[in-house]
Amino acid sequence: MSKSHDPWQDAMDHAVAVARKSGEMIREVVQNQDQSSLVQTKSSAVDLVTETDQKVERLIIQSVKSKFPSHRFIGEESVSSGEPCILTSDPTWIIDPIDGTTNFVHRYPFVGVCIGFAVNQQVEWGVVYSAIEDKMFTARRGRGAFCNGRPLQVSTQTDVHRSMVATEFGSDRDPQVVDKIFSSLHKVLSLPVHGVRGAGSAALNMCAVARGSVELYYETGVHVWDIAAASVIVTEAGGVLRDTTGGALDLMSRRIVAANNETIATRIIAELEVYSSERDDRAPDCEPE
Ligand SMILES: O=P([O-])([O-])O[C@@H]1[C@H](O)[C@H](O)[C@@H](O)[C@H](O)[C@H]1O
Ligand SMILES: [Mg+2]
Repeated sequence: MSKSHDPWQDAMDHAVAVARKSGEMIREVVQNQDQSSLVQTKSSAVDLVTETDQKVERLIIQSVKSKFPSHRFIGEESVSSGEPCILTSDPTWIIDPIDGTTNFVHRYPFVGVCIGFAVNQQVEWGVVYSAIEDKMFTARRGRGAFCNGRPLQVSTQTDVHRSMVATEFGSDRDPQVVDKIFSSLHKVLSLPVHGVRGAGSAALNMCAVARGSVELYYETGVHVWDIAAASVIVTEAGGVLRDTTGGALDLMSRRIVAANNETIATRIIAELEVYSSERDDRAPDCEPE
């Protein structure tokens, strides 16, 4: 199929270009400005947003609207300001302008610009640009996953005792939630596993699974924009996606396990506390149109 007859490829090429431009904006701010005084909060005192998150999302959405006027959007900052968070069967761009906003605010060097693209509720391609590291992760369904053009492959490890696991503490400080986070962590650490890490970005943890640096990443409390783009990067690198219940991943459920293979996924899932956050498509500011 020639490129001109492949509109999803045109869209993906556009996403790579606009993610790179967004990354330049982010790097400029990290190098030259102090974000710590410009931070606002969202769902909790530690759920942060900055002017740069909003600017980058506007840049992405405006550039896409001018090229693909019929496409829909789910964007982290647009949903925050009341836009719906519904995944229809229409071509939909799912955008997290800065995944790892807390890292960004603290100049901790892992922030990802995430752009996923779903049609018929299936993610067709994903782009995650690790802006400070200058690493462009890309994948298209059925066509492999890449970092800066080099193919990605998950780890072949099947022994959980030789595995590295990634997770995050998230931004929910409800004591019951914090207890569950620590209970899962305690059980996973005590298996034992080689180590537990967290990049501070759901998407970059998933890219770490895709490139074979960690065997598994799990978290409850993520949003669709944190995981949509990276989901296809994981599966195209040979990995598997699950809900923390062990069932199929539901992009709106706010629970994810991304693993190198079924063996590791099943073994770690057995240790996880299952609890729920309010679904992305049910939140009060996410009512259907
Ligand atoms: O707010 P944000 O920086 O875009 O995204 C957050 C990051 O991915 C963080 O690592 C994860 O723990 C949270 O669940 C996400 O919401
Ligand atoms: Mg995010």
